[in-house]
Amino acid sequence: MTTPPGYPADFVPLRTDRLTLRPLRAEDATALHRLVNDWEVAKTLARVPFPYKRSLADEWILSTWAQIAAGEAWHLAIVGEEPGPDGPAETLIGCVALTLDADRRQAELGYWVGRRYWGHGVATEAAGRLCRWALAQLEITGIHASALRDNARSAAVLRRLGFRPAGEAMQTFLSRGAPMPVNLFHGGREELTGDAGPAAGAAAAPLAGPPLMLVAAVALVDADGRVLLARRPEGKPLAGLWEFPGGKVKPGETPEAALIRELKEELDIDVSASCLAPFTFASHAYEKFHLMMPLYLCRKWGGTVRAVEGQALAWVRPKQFGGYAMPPADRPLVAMLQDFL
Ligand SMILES: Nc1nc2c([nH]c(=O)n2[C@H]2C[C@H](O)[C@@H](COP(=O)(O)OP(=O)(O)OP(=O)(O)O)O2)c(=O)[nH]1
Repeated sequence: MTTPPGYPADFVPLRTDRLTLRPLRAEDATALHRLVNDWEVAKTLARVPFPYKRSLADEWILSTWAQIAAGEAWHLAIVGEEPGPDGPAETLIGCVALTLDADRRQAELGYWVGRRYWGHGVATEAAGRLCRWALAQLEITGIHASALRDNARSAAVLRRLGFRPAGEAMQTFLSRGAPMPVNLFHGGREELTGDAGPAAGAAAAPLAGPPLMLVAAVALVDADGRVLLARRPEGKPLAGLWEFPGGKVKPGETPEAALIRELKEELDIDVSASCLAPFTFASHAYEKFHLMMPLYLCRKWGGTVRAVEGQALAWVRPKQFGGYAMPPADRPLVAMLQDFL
């Protein structure tokens, strides 16, 4: 494909088992027009007039590129593959979008799927992928959405994704030419990414209460007194939050051995047990497990820190921890490090 000026070629498409979510292309306009200029689709969308003129599709596609470039909204084509005369061919199925609120702490989710693709779980698969990506990559804490009061199909999609009802409102629908009653929905990080568990690697469940999970973590401190934080990647619980490097202690491992292994695997550095000074610990009740996390201090290691798994890393002065959203278990640790360092 040739990329015309303004096309957000840097955006790496998001993939699911069946779908690809990528910026819209100019050549999508014909299919987009055909799918949206359908009363059954248009009547559920607040910002789409009906009938939907062909020229609007071109204009709208161009406007989505500028919004992605500005980091304000991600309107993505949902594409799949269908058998064609020359083998499988890419087909536009619908669109999914996230638009940041003015304060950039929340985003609004929207989506539509062409009528002939209804009933296959496309909206759930595409919107779930985009929500999880956004919670891991953007500094947002939650996502909201709305569905027409009589659009049970859309409400079911939102519920399946973990959204919870958040009231009712009237919203203007261009296609209807009038304000319509909508149900509002909201999802936070935990609801939408299942971040409170499951506790893979957790110890066997005791008779009562959630299982205990032992995780070893370290504050690596450099010569300037800065501490290394790593951003939890998409797909992991608590994605997008900044944490101390470390990981679960495997059966038969000591916390020190687990840390030495994790630091090699994740950061490609060599640490010896004698350089891991026990500092404090976190004991925190997550919904599905209880976290027990010794935190060590380490000022000496071999090699140069490198993000082996592509995770974002930051060397942060303790005073500046406030600028990095961290898991709830880490809050008391942060205060202690600030006092100590
Ligand atoms: N490493 C680390 N984990 C933390 C911190 N705070 C906090 O709540 N946790 C929680 C998040 C996870 O539920 C758990 C660590 O599990 P993990 O999934 O990252 O462990 P791992 O690296 O062994 O991962 P995996 O191989 O199982 O994917 O501890 C922290 O500061 N550092």
